[in-house]
Amino acid sequence: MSVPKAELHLHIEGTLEPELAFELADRNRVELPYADTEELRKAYQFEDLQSFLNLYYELMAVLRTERDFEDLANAYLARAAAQGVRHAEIFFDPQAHTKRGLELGTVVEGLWRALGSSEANHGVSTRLIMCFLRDDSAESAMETLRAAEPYLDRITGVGLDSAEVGHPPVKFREVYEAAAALGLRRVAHAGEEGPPAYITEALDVLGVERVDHGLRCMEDPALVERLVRERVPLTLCPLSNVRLRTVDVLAEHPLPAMLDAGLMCTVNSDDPAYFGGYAGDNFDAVRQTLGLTDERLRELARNSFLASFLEDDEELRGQYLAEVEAYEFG
Ligand code: HPA
Ligand SMILES: [Zn+2]
Repeated sequence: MSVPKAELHLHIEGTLEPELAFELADRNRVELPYADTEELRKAYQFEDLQSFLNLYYELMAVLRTERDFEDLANAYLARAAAQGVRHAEIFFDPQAHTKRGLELGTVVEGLWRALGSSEANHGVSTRLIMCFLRDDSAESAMETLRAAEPYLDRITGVGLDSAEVGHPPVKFREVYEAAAALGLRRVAHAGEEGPPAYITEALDVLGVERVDHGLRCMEDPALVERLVRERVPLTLCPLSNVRLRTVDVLAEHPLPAMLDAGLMCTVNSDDPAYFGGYAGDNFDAVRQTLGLTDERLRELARNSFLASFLEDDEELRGQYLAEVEAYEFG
């Protein structure tokens, strides 16, 4: 669906389509343990978050040069634009690359070659959010933040991703304090596989302004009430939840109940190359399977811009919001 929307939960490494993975493997002479794209696609049967993460990190081996990151980001921006994405706040995982021996500058400069010209080339404004791997140490996260200081003109905020359970937000208290002191915006994955208490901790200890996923808040009515009262945006990813089995089937996704409860929900794609769809595909899926009305879909689109980090360009935000109100659902 091409309703104008902002994508707020998108891991750029999760946009690596099998065709591009093989192209980059050839270009960089990296051996992939799959014969072809068809065999690779067959590996996209996930049991849970960890089984996905194993493949996600494995395929990153093909990303080696600035040009690779530029090509990856341009491929995503073209696909996103075709599905109505007007603004994208893009996650990347610096540690997943630096631990393979890449320089942080290779990743940031490469992504920036695409992002810096994205408004002109794709009609999509962008922000970059650097995520810490929560299953790595807090020390490694702090070193990553320090290494990113030369690039802070290109990085809007910090996030927290990778294996959630057993790695509560509090582990990263000092890193988030340091990020705030540098003027960075703060978000974190919480309540995807982890308990509702991680959502509360992300708000109270890390000071996050948005919660990525936040799905499991529905198990705690007092938390739902708080999220509604404080208008905390949640970046939901419905197709991701089905593929990673945090919900059994899309028809049982709590999105309608969450909207009815008054939560500020947004719909996003997470890792679209792996989970079967980009932002517009996620909108299509919730419309068809959950029967959301056009006004509910408009609310989701509106929320995406309201929850975006466009404070430095309120004029652009206003323009996007006007596009949402003018959109005619077919
Ligand atoms: O859905 C996700 N959850 C946590 N970490 C991730 N890293 C990429 N995608 C994800
Ligand atoms: Zn995610």
